[in-house]
Amino acid sequence: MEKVLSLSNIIWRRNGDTILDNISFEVNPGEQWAVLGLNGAGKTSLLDIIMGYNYPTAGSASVIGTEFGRASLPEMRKRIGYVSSSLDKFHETLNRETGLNIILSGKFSSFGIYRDIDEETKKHAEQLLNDLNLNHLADRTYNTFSQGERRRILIGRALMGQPELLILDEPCSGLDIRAREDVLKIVNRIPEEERHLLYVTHHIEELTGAITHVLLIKDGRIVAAGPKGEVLTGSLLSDTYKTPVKVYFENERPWLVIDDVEGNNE
Ligand SMILES: Nc1ncnc2c1ncn2[C@@H]1O[C@H](COP(=O)(O)OP(=O)(O)OP(=O)(O)O)[C@@H](O)[C@H]1O
Repeated sequence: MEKVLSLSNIIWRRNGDTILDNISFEVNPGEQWAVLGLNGAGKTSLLDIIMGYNYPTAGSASVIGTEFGRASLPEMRKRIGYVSSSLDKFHETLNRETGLNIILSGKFSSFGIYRDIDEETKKHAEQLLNDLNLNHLADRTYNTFSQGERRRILIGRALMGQPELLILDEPCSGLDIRAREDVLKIVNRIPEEERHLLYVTHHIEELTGAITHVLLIKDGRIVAAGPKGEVLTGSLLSDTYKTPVKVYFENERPWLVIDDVEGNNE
């Protein structure tokens, strides 16, 4: 079966700085990945390579069967869903739209355009609202939604395009603990046979059961990439975060504590 993602020896340089240094990693069908790393480690730069917004200085990339340089990026992007807190800049355009219309707009990969919507498309959007427990937002406008509701409706919108790869870039940033769990419930339901997640976060406790694999990045290089249980170790995370940490699992979710090596808390 074709790889979901395959990056081979990717190098990306800007103004003499090597931002991504020899990145190779693959996502196989059925794997759901999280990406962890400090501020400035290169996570967004990597996502921009995957989306074709940045062109690698060297190396090759193939995303959902599309090899860069050979295919139409707009066509490829239609098969990828992307939700990021940087989409906040679109709030102005979204404010007067209802939840249902925002979900529907996912079909057309643009905000605010509703061409002739057939009955089947509308039913699909309503089903999605129902599956995500967002029915109460169908007829309300975006400006009345809470932060958590906004993130959930934008994830719903991305799912409307039936993406093969859904990239969630810090979807829980700025949310309180309850809103975050609501978003994570949705995230947990996303993986399906033909749908894959790439989940970027600063908080390992967001790596719920849906996530099977983890990529750790430090200073533009891969520290480790592999099954969640093998990668989420104190020593690999201490290296990635340049901070001594320990990991423990509770209800199959990982949590991080600072490893107080000097006993300063005593
Ligand atoms: N276009 C650019 N030109 C020069 N430097 C850049 C460019 N884009 C990113 N960088 C630098 O590359 C490094 C990696 O940035 P990137 O945004 O990928 O990090 P990140 O891991 O996403 O960080 P954060 O967690 O803060 O979002 C940073 O040092 C940043 O300043």
